[in-house]
Amino acid sequence: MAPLRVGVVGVGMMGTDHADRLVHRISGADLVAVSDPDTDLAAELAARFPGVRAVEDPIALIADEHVDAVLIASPGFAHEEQVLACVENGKYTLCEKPLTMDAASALRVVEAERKGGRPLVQVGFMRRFDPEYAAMKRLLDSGELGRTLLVHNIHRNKVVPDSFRSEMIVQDSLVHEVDVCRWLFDDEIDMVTILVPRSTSEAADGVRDPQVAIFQMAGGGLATTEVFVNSRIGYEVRCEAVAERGNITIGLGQGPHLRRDNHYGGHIPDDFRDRFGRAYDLEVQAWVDASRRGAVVGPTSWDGYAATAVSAAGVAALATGRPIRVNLADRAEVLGGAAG
Ligand SMILES: NC(=O)C1=CN([C@@H]2O[C@H](COP(=O)(O)OP(=O)(O)OC[C@H]3O[C@@H](n4cnc5c(N)ncnc54)[C@H](O)[C@@H]3O)[C@@H](O)[C@H]2O)C=CC1
Ligand SMILES: O=C1[C@@H](O)[C@H](O)[C@@H](O)[C@H](O)[C@H]1O
Repeated sequence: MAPLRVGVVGVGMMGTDHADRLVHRISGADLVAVSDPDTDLAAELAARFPGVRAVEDPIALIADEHVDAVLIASPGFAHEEQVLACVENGKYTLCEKPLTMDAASALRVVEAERKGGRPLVQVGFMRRFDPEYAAMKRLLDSGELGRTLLVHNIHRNKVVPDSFRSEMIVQDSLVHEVDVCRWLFDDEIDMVTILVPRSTSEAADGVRDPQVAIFQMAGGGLATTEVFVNSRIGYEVRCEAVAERGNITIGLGQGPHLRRDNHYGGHIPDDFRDRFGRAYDLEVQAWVDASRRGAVVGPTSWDGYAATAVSAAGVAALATGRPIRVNLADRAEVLGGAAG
């Protein structure tokens, strides 16, 4: 079977990381084109790999007949136009999270894909591909532990730029736990509450960091998440699922434990590229394999839409300190009975 010819749109931190993995660690795919408004950046990246073209206009890359599939790693505000162009051109798409920045535009993507008549879009919620999360999901789904009652998450970044405002903590960071909780419970989030303690003095002026989110699942489950993006410690993501007859914890980072010079301890990664490197590899490989056989796996456009609807409720919950109900379209009505 011919390799999948992939174009990457947006080659900043994540786009470069994905381009690198496509060239070095993914089988069955050829990176053929990259696009970024920073044309020097795109040209520099293209020059690193033989056979890769830099294309100025991302929409031209998407429409290019020599590109079979597109990995979108541009900022969230650019996703709607680019994913819609992928759907219009019948291109398999892996779109980094969030699918779009608001629920209305995410719903437009879901509807366009449905009108196109076949699923094309995978959303970059890579934690579903992380071996630890996947093992947790398998164990919960096996039913051995009974029903899942509670999920507790911790999500800490070492540092974010001052431009990363309070709402972005919800839309950009907490959105991963939104997806994780929907996936682990196999249920929609019905109500969101976000409470804030006093903020760390390490955060930019006016930024509410850390935040504690509470998700009430439609079927009665409950999830808590601490998101703390200026923790200064390193990158820490942990998750504990509490079921009727046992609980599972992941993310304890129990790699090599070193004892030296009167100290003991292990390594805390700097950021997500380290902690979730394997998850990104498995995510992109699953996308390539599925695209080559004409299928879509992993988080769907519906998952991307639902996460954006929860983020919108989260932003309102953050502003008011009150529980906010998630305003979600009727799934069966939108998908018309199609899987999503
Ligand atoms: N799955 C994950 O764990 C992570 C996902 N992300 C997501 O990846 C995406 C990119 O984030 P980063 O790489 O951190 O951002 P970045 O700012 O490092 O890179 C974004 C790149 O997109 C380019 N760009 C701007 N407008 C564009 C447009 N209209 N079309 C094409 N390219 C455009 C910029 O010039 C820049 O090179 C975002 O959606 C972000 O939420 C980011 C970090 C981790
Ligand atoms: O997606 C990501 C970033 O955009 C976000 O800013 C971080 O908080 C997350 O941990 C990372 O996975």
